[in-house]
Amino acid sequence: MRRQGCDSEMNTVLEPKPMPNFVETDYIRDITSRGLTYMKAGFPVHFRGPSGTGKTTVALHLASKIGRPVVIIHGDSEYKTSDLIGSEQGYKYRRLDDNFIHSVHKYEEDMTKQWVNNRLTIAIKKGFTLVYDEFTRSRPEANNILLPILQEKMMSTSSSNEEEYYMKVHPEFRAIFTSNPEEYAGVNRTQDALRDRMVTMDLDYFDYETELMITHAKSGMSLDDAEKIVKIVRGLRESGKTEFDPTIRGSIMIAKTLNVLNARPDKTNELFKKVCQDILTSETSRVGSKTNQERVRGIVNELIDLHS
Ligand SMILES: Nc1ncnc2c1ncn2[C@@H]1O[C@H](COP(=O)(O)OP(=O)(O)OP(=O)(O)O)[C@@H](O)[C@H]1O
Repeated sequence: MRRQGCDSEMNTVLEPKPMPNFVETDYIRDITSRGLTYMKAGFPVHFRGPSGTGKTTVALHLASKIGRPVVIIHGDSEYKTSDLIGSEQGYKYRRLDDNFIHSVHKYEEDMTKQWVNNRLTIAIKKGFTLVYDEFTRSRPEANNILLPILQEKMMSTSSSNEEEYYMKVHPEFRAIFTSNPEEYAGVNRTQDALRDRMVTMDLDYFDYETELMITHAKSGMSLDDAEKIVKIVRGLRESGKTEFDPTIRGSIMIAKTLNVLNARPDKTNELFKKVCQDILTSETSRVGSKTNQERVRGIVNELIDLHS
């Protein structure tokens, strides 16, 4: 997607362009076409799944299919509602200093209040597609503003100007959400009321073909070599013995690193083994426990022997 224009630094609007290197397999086509159907029926779509299952990429792809400009918001625990919809701003002060009499400072007050739109309001007003990535990272109080938008197709802005107080949602406004349930623990669960108003599609790790095609497309590595790496990463995931599952990012990182080294995935290549161990232990053990790392190294070595 290309950047189309900015209402301000915060308000980037993207042109609905297909992404370069986007891989479309049956798996991806199935998710996209179901998602598009729900959107056409007027329902917001919510992609939910662990890290690295393609939520953001699929959400952006779906947004590009809708064909309207796209506005992206990334959930943030610091957000207040005003960060989403905007706020009233004004009361500009100008200080006039008298160069000759140092004690003279005069303030000129400009009393005009203005409603300054933020990303959500822009999408609602202009009928753009909103992609709200990791929306559960924002606090429920901030996200409450979405309820009347999705339900009554109305938004209250809290502007003191009567005409701006209620805003009608543009008929072409669409919303796509993503969230990672692993992050819900102790943080903000999806609010039931919000979840009731969207169709949630659970994404799991990619199927074999998709994982292979993405690794190949993102690294430029041959299909045969990419296949060896994907088998190692999937084998580690399926072992169920890691603290965190390795994701497609691990496959892409290994493939790209081998390209830089001009090396191939081959069990006789010690450097290849080290690269796999480094990348896969770092991806799967976040607290850095020695036992975990040793275990992962052992499984990776066995998988390298088996697949390369
Ligand atoms: N269809 C696709 N075509 C090409 N690359 C893809 C595709 N889907 C995902 N990817 C790549 O896979 C990786 C993970 O995808 P993505 O970031 O969308 O996952 P995610 O579930 O949103 O992860 P996280 O929760 O960690 O943000 C990225 O490098 C992304 O570019």
